[in-house]
Amino acid sequence: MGYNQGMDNHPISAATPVSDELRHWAMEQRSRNVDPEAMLQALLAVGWQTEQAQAALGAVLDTPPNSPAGARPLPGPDLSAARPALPAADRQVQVVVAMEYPPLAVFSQLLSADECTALIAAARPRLARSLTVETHTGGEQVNADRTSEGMFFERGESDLVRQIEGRIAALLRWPVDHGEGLQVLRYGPGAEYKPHYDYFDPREAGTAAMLRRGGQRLATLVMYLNTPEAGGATAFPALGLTVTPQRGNAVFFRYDRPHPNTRSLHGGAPVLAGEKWIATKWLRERTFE
Ligand SMILES: O=C(O)CCC(=O)C(=O)O
Ligand SMILES: [Fe+2]
Repeated sequence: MGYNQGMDNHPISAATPVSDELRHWAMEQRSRNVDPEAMLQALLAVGWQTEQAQAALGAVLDTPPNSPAGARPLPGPDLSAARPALPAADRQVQVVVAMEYPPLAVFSQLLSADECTALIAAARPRLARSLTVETHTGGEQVNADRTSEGMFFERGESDLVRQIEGRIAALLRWPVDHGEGLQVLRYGPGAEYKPHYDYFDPREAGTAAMLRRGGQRLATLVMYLNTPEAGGATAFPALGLTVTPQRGNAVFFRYDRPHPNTRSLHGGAPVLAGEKWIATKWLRERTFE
């Protein structure tokens, strides 16, 4: 029962008793992107008092009632009907596994072998040692936790990039202009990306500068451009989940708030043999210019 485990990190106030039934219902609604306001109306319709309903939903969703964050329905792939494949502009993408909370899905055949090869070829001459955001200033720095090499494509910079971005936008129901440019990373033998969160930490001074361009990061899509011989899985320590890199596959996960309670901690485990190539698309709250 994933949602029960997940709730371990969401202390429910003693003043707001919440039944397992309500908790399950609200988490399921949230995983379907149902707006909290619509959840509130549904509870009122079956006889709840406004104050109790707001408090119970606030406790379960762990956002204060009526807060802007709690009121914002988030986009994401439509996993509600347990379909084996989802339409994604120019192709169907297979859903291999889906998780309710955090919203997470593994897709197969998102990219063709030719597209993976072409992305690697276009990225290779532009690789540089990966930087991470310098959280104190909003600048960038070389980081020992991230021993990959990487580059960013401009959004829409080539036919290939534009086609892939259109496919991702349709699959994830996330506007193209809310996405950062694709980032390609290459990990050689031994290289890794230690567990981290992709959102900008609100406690860090540099975050305000990052948020001015496109708002928060709300979700990540990691696409595998090759199949490493050994190692290199994407690991989610808080979920006990590892996703094995397979060429053309991808893992999507969403974090509704910039908070560890989203259990979106993840990292790229060390490559043990061969190399690992990925393309990452980060999805923003607003238009990313
Ligand atoms: O290498 C991986 O599997 C994870 C990459 C990652 O965390 C990122 O690009 O933000
Ligand atoms: Fe990441």
